[in-house]
Amino acid sequence: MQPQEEVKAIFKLILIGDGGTGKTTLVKRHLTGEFKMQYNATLGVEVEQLLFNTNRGVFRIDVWDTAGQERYGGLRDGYFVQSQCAIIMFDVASSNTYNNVKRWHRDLVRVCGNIPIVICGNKVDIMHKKTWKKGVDFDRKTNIYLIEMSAKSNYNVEKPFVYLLRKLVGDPSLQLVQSPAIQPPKVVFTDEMSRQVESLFNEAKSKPLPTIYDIDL
Ligand SMILES: Nc1nc2c(ncn2[C@@H]2O[C@H](COP(=O)(O)OP(=O)(O)OP(=O)(O)O)[C@@H](O)[C@H]2O)c(=O)[nH]1
Repeated sequence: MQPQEEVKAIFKLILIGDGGTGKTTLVKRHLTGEFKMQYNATLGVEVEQLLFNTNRGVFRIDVWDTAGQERYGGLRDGYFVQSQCAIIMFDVASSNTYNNVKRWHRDLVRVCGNIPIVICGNKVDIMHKKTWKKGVDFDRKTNIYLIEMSAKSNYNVEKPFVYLLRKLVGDPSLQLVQSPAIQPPKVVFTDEMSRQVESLFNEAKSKPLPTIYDIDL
């Protein structure tokens, strides 16, 4: 996957969520090869260009990642404008970061309307049942896709991008034909951990939704 002319389409992805949830770690998992990271000082964001080689051709996703903007509310609308898809990230070990998901979602939708969105519960290498359950409820109530991941151990790091590409290209059977170059994991995520995460996720999904939602969109 070398020359840029092979790229069939370029999409803008906005990556949002509370500080410290692992947004930059996710982007940096991808070794972007010849593509240089850009820094947009005006908006205070880093834009990383990621390439995905799929059965529908090569697509580039320009990921707009906040550059150290810790506090919610610091983002300008300019950051959101013309985003075609989004990832909202929270930390499964931190309820606060989950509680702010709906605010990030609200701000995103206000500017971008109905674009494909994935919510990523990151750091599943650290288990946290309560936050997990809330995330699954959000997923079932809104139909916004929830992905459990661990950016640090490379668990499910491609999944959000593949999901979004399927939506953007309009092909549910789109898949990667070549794995992007990914950094080696920083923590080891064993098969046993993966089974535990999936069982936790399925357990939460199979439970009935609460009558009164604490999620107000
Ligand atoms: N255990 C664990 N730690 C992670 C994971 N992903 C990121 N981290 C750690 O979480 C911390 C914050 O990660 P960042 O990627 O800087 O978070 P961010 O969302 O970009 O933060 P801001 O730039 O402040 O918005 C770092 O110490 C990471 O090493 C993960 O999957 N598991």
